[in-house]
Amino acid sequence: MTSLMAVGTSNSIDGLFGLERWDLGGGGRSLNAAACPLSLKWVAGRNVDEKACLKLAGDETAIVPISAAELDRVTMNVDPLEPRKWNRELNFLPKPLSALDLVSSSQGSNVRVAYQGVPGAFSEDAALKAYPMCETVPCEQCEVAFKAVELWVVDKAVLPIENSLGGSIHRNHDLLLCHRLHIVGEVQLAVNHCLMAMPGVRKEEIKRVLSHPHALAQCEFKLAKLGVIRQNVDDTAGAAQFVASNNLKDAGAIASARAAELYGLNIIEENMQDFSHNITRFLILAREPIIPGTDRPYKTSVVFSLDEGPGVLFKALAVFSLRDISLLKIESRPQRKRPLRVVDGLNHGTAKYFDYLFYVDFEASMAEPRAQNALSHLQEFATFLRVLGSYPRDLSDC
Ligand SMILES: O=C(O)C(=O)C[C@]1(C(=O)O)C=C[C@@H](O)C=C1
Repeated sequence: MTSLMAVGTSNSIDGLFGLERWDLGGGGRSLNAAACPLSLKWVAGRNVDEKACLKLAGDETAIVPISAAELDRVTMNVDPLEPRKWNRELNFLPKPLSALDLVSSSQGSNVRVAYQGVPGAFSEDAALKAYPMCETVPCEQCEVAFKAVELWVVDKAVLPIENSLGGSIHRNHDLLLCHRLHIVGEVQLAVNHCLMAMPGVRKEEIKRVLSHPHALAQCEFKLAKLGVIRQNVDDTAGAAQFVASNNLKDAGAIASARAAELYGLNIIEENMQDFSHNITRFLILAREPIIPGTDRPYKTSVVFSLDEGPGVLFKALAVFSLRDISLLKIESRPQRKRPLRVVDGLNHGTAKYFDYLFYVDFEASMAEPRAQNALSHLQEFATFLRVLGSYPRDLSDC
């Protein structure tokens, strides 16, 4: 009989916290996740650290690297109800936390953060601003980043929500509602768009410019002046990567200076955006909400819909002003699944109105009674209300 133990990258046990059982399949018994030193990295079978290994105990003892395929074949022969016995028998004892662990953990040293794009994207910069020591995980689409958090492949996702030049990013507002993640923080990032091209290529030779549609829109004036064709791609760094990997001599990319360096492009012009002070605000999303405090300025984001009637939106917003709560942002989005509301008018027959969802950010923490009272009051008019998150405001310099 063979027993198995995982050793090595055991630093994200917190990532498994809350999961009762982790069944490794293969007909084996499930293992109590809270007691199991497997890292999420390991369990997901992605980017497996070379140090991670399986120790085969019993008749034979060998150290072998873990592969994703092996995860499927693993048979656990451990009594899930007796983690202490398991630790003792298999010679694994958890290492006590040191003060150093706490410092590095506050910088996100064992946090995996998903973002949309490839390395060098502004969203990756935002993730690194929030968690300077985190491991960033590129995702093809924003939707994938949401799912990666839901499926425990990563701990958090960072997604753009609005830009000072382009306004709200509607797609990500909609995604917030399609998924059940919580906003646990925000990051404001100064976005400096650079025009870049292959080494040796001159500005006059550039006939087309590739970038994320938001980035192209933020550089509208200068690109119009250049008279180039604009080509949309999934992200700014992806544009730089595409120009470099295809050795394009007639194309440029709009991306960050970091992307130019990563993909070996020359920066032709910096500050391509229409106004030099260009800020994008990103949300940090997680599976669990944070416990809001009152120790620093907090913001709460909610989304609601309202019944029809005279002045309902006015009444809904008054619940905040009545309690001296400042509104920071309001955004309305049509109800995508049920766009029109049919209302019986007394004198004019039936009318069909657009029906909206209202996304509101207000300046208070859910730990404050005035915020709780405002939302109970709002519930009197709302047909639907969801708190998306209550989190510290980003007041840092951009
Ligand atoms: O393409 C990128 O680099 C991104 O991170 C996306 C994105 C966005 O969607 O708004 C982020 C910041 C800038 O506003 C431009 C693009």
